[in-house]
Amino acid sequence: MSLPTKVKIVEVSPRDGLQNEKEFIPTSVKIELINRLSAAGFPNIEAVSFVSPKWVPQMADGADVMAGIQRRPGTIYSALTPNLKGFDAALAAGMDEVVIFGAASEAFSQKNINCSIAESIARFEPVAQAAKSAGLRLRASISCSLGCPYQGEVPIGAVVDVARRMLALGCDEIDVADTIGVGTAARVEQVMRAVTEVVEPSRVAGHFHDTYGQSLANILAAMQAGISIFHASVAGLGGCPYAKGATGNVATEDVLYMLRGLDIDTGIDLDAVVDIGQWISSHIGHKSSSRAGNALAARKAA
Ligand SMILES: CC(C)(COP(=O)([O-])OP(=O)([O-])OC[C@H]1O[C@@H](n2cnc3c(N)ncnc32)[C@H](O)[C@@H]1OP(=O)([O-])[O-])[C@@H](O)C(=O)NCCC(=O)NCCSC(=O)C[C@@](C)(O)CC(=O)[O-]
Repeated sequence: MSLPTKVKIVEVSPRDGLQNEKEFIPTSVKIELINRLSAAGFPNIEAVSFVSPKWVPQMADGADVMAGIQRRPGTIYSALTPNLKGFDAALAAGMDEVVIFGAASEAFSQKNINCSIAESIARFEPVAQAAKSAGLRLRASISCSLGCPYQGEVPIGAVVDVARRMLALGCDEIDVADTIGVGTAARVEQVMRAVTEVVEPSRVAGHFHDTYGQSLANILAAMQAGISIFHASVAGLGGCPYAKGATGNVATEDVLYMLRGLDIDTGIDLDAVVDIGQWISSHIGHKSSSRAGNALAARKAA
């Protein structure tokens, strides 16, 4: 199959990128990050999550973050909402999109959201209904679609089954997530082809962590399977508190560099993203893990 001419990048650094940072990042830094990302042209920014602050303390200031940002018209600002309590907070914060997040692995579902897959779907039902009545976009994420840190291999049928159930809840978009970055290109293509038999390809997203350095190859494989929405995080920030050892998301700078080389349009200013990657890395005190970002920044400095 030919590659898409246009790709939508969902920037997840403010949420997935920062949620695992041990030191609390000041609300003002989170706000500036989102404002800079908005200005760089991202069509969709996963900004905050409304989850239990006991489980993920770094995300406890979601309401203040949303109250402080300058919204760019046309940008979709998303929040993770595991239950109605989270949904109510998201509605009050004026989110454009809420994200329910389940897993294709029972073990991970228990660790991450403290319930079975079936219980999670039942919990998401009222959230989905509330989102639809409020006119918000609804997205679902399926963790461990390529493997689980507790259970190991995850059958493709389990991913397809959760995707089907998420679709039945009325989701506008469904993320196939490689939480621990174990997927390789052939398997990614198989999983994407299987999921797109039940969900239209234009509504499926690839969410890849780069633990094994496979993300760019996996994005290419997913594009070959008809996918044109990908999640990425500036400077490769990220990690899930319930997936020990997993590194960050694929770095946005690397994805944009690859897509530019393939002549695929994203509408995002790579140069601005390189600056954002260096700036946020200096704020959180570790070096950017984006190869393209560091190379382009070095070239600029020279
Ligand atoms: C889902 C729950 C809440 C269940 O947690 P629980 O303990 O089973 O739920 P509960 O209903 O018994 O509530 C326990 C306490 O949490 C509070 N609470 C309950 N809900 C909320 C809420 N929405 N906002 C704020 N507070 C909340 C609730 O009020 C109560 O407070 P207490 O009475 O003890 O003071 C919990 O397990 C949780 O918050 N988990 C966090 C999961 C999370 O954020 N994980 C990281 C994001 S997922 C991810 O990174 C993967 C992804 C999406 O990127 C894709 C990939 O790569 O795989």
